[in-house]
Amino acid sequence: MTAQPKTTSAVDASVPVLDDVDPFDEEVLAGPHHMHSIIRDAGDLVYLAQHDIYAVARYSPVRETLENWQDFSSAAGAGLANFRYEEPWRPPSLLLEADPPHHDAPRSVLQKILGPRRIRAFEDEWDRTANQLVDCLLEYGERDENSAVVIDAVPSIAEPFPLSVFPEALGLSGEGLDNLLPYGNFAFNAFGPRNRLVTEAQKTIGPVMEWVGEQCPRHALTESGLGADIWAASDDTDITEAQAPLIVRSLLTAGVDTTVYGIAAVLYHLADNPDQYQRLRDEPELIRAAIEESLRLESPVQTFFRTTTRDVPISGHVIPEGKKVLMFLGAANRDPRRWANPDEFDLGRDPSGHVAFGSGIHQCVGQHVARFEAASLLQALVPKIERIEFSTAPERKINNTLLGWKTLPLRLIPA
Ligand code: HEM
Ligand SMILES: O=C(O)c1ccc(-c2ccccn2)cc1
Repeated sequence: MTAQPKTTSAVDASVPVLDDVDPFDEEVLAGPHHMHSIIRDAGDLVYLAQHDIYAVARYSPVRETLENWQDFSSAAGAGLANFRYEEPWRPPSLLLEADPPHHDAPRSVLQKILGPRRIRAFEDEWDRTANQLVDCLLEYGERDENSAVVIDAVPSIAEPFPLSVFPEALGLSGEGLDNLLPYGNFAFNAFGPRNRLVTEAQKTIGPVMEWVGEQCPRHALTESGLGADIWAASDDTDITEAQAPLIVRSLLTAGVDTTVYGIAAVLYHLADNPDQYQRLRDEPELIRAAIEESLRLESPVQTFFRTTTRDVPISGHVIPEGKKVLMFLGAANRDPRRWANPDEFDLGRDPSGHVAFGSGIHQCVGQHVARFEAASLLQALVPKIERIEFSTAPERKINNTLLGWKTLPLRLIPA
């Protein structure tokens, strides 16, 4: 591993320098919105001196960076660590941390396997599971003096639902599934600097990483799951046998924690906007819009990086070659230059164009899984629950990349 060379090219003097903004400060991670407006107001492109990185937070430069894979590469890692100088903590993802042409085959294989048609085959089963979960809460959940069901929606809904549908769809045996959340949590922390969030988790992640590695071989997967489809693609030589387990690993990494955060985000915004929840009760066809609007407003995946492959001209500035560029998806999704009343949860708006799933060749290949899971849950919950309220204040979960809830104490008033 060669030491990272000192920056040879000086920062382009025209780029606004922000010395005191640290996106990975734990207080900022818990509430990033004020920092977002500082960076957006500073310009299309800024330089964050604390980490020697460039950053984009306005909607159009974020989209531009996401969609320009030639100048903004993923192959040096989607995190702060530059794989050209630093050993990745695990073999790089064949999708997330690859550029074309290496990215092409794994991407087209997963795109087919996770396409809406294939995922729609799980719909009835996911609807049944969602209804069972809601009925169980209504039947056995603790009631308050007004006979509302009082729950913490994170351990009661947002975590158990994805964990009960996705590993089975993937074809996991069922043993040790509780490794999936700490694994995802670590992987998303690892995109940030080596701060406390990473060093703390590193102490216990060994056995979890081992368990994940044991789920990827063909013999560990059921014959009818998505994992088997990935292995079948290696029979058809679309991908090699060596690539198949790494592509299964991608789904274990990105396929659970993200949806837990996504579902918690939807429930949070519905509790925070009782009038909008009532509208959803009257117009259930707005369920998919509610999911998209929650993704726009929350952006469970807040940030990740690219690395410049040359001196890149952008918005009248130049980013030197070999520099890390941080993309603030959450800030772009609340940019007043793109969205009217950006901080409002509004079922009446058209949320399409949000970048919660990214954009371009790396746009989330699991977005249909995420959407179907959330839709199954809401379609089960909305008809049976008259109102959702906060019972006490929710508590943020802290992660270098993900924004979400550690607790979501809710009162569910049955219909
Ligand atoms: C609410 C849930 C989710 C959110 C917000 C989300 C967000 C994202 C984003 C922003 C990217 C782009 C990363 C980049 O451009 O570097 C991405 C890529 C990816 N996501 Fe998701 N994701 C979610 C759920 C899922 C699920 C359920 C799966 C798997 C079943 C998944 C698998 C992937 C994979 C494999 C990639 C890499 C795609 C590529 O590089 O071509 N994600 N996701
Ligand atoms: O292929 C993998 O292992 C993998 C794929 C995607 C992600 C990811 C990163 C940032 C934002 C959303 N998803 C992480 C890992």
